[in-house]
Amino acid sequence: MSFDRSIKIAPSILSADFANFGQEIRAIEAQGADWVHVDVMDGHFVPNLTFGPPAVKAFRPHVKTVMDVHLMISPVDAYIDAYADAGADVLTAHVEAGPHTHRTLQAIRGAGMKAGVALNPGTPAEAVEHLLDLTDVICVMTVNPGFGGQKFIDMTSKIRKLRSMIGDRPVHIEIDGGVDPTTAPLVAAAGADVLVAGSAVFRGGSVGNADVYGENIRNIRAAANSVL
Ligand SMILES: O=C(CO)[C@H](O)[C@H](O)COP(=O)(O)O
Repeated sequence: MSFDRSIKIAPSILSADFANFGQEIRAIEAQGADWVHVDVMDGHFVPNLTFGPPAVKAFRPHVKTVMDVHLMISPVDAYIDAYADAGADVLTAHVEAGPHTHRTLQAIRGAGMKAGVALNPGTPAEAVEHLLDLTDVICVMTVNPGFGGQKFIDMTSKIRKLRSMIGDRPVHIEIDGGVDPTTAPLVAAAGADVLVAGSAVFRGGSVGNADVYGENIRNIRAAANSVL
């Protein structure tokens, strides 16, 4: 996984057909997805439950790009090896998930994955300032985590602050929640390069009508690139 700052679209399979993950993943990649975003929720850190390591392992053979696993769980550390074994390329933990994020990020890299740290909307940029040299991806939540289809919360000043704190380090800024062709330009102009989108990619399409996914992905990417 090489580093570049071009806009990358990461469809969240939280909005896919849960009876057809393999086909859905192959369809979004064929339609231009750059990364595949997998939302892991535990019913404790967030009020919703989704997948665990066996499901993520089952997704792996279908993902040819980057499998980007976002842990909305607490605690995290006991599960890091299981997600490495499941084949995650990027493993992201929330800075709010426990007192030892520094140790968590070291363990994620130690297990051979890229390390991500996510911030809830209420968490300031400064919460990750001491973690920048251990981090490959900073995920800025633009909704309160737990559900797809929520309204975008403007975090552009936090994104700008993070981009300036990052300087020339090879760290991606990922945006998660409410990304669509209207909000994508705001976050891209502020310095984000990875755009997670669930509803705005899967809306109106299906595995039998996957051209719609392609059109949705192209529209988000073009909107983001229009301000760069
Ligand atoms: O992490 C998430 C929710 O916690 C989802 O990835 C996110 O909400 C994307 O969904 P949408 O694009 O529909 O907002």
